[in-house]
Amino acid sequence: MSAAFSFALTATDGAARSGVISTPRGEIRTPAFMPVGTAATVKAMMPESVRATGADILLGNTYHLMLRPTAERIARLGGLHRFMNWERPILTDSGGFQVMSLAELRKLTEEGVTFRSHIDGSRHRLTPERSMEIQKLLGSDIVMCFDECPALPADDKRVAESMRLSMRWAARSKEAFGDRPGHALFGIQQGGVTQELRAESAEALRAIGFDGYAIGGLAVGEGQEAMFGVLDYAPGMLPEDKPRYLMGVGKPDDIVGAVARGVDMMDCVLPSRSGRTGQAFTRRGTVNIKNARHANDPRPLDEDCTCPACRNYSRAYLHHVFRAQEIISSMLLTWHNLHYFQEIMGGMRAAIAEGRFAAWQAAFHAGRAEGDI
Ligand SMILES: Nc1nc2cc3nc(NCCc4ccc(CCO)cc4)[nH]c3cc2c(=O)[nH]1
Repeated sequence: MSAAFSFALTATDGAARSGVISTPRGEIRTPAFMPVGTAATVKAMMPESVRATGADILLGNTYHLMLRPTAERIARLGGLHRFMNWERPILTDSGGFQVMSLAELRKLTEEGVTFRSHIDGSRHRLTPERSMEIQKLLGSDIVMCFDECPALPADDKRVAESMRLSMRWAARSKEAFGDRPGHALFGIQQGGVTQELRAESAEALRAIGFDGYAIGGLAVGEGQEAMFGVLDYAPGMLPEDKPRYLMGVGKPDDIVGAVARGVDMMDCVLPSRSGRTGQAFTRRGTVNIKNARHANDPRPLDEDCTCPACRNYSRAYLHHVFRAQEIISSMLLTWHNLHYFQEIMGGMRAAIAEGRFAAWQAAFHAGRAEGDI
């Protein structure tokens, strides 16, 4: 365990990188995928099961936890790690994105955002300063700047104004964060899909100085082609010796394409949320377990998978418990999906370290069906 926060790049292969982030609560192997634990739980998973899938870090959300049970209550109970029984690193998102996507009656000003809770309609306010205070109360190891992520479609003027507001909020976040050894503050690049705005944002963040740099404003409906178009240049705009975190991504092929373009960290609700809707990700494509064709199938989801769902259960069983809405259905499909996402990350880390990423990427795409299998 290191007393401080640091990042060591251990190998590169083309634009792809592998490394290790050291924190007082443990190491994070990069490229890393972070399961999402929005309300102090990775839904349908015990923390020890999340660890068993290979996760080194998970994500929490300021927005959800400030509303319920409140950051103050979690702090009184010893902080988020103790509260949810996860003693490894936690990264918390800062709330801005979730306010814009979940809250009602939002009002955005230079100061911050006021909104009504989507849970009980109560009034709340988030500012860079309050977001930093909440993330400190939670005790998160990696704190995200409070930013604004413009909804698409947005014209260049709107994207530019929003990005510049986020850069002013990044400075206020850094000021409010203060000096906290062992804890990291990540800046978030904005600028939509416009290269000049992305460059302006990267320069603004560099001038302020952060422990890591996120690429925000993507995975908001722009589509994979436009996202990869931004990732062809955006990671390279950020400091080479700091972690680069792509927020909210994604499907397996999004993740592989992002790592190929220099991204070190990602998070997405997809593996857990789709697990609960019966969608399983496998090497050969996606399986929609509720489809009748699986009702009599004695085979596992994926013959090559070593997760508990694939070792001990048939598609027929998974089909049955999903149709019967049995709780174990969410448990097994979520576990499988998180295990598979971590298998992808482990495969890429090894391939980059051994200089064979291109071959690994080609093998990943070969034999994957487009639609459901
Ligand atoms: N602070 C901050 N946080 C973000 C979170 C994000 N999350 C996304 N995308 C998630 C998209 C997403 C939503 C739901 C599902 C489940 C299947 O439908 C999958 C992906 N983009 C994001 C951008 C930002 C951002 O700029 N700033």
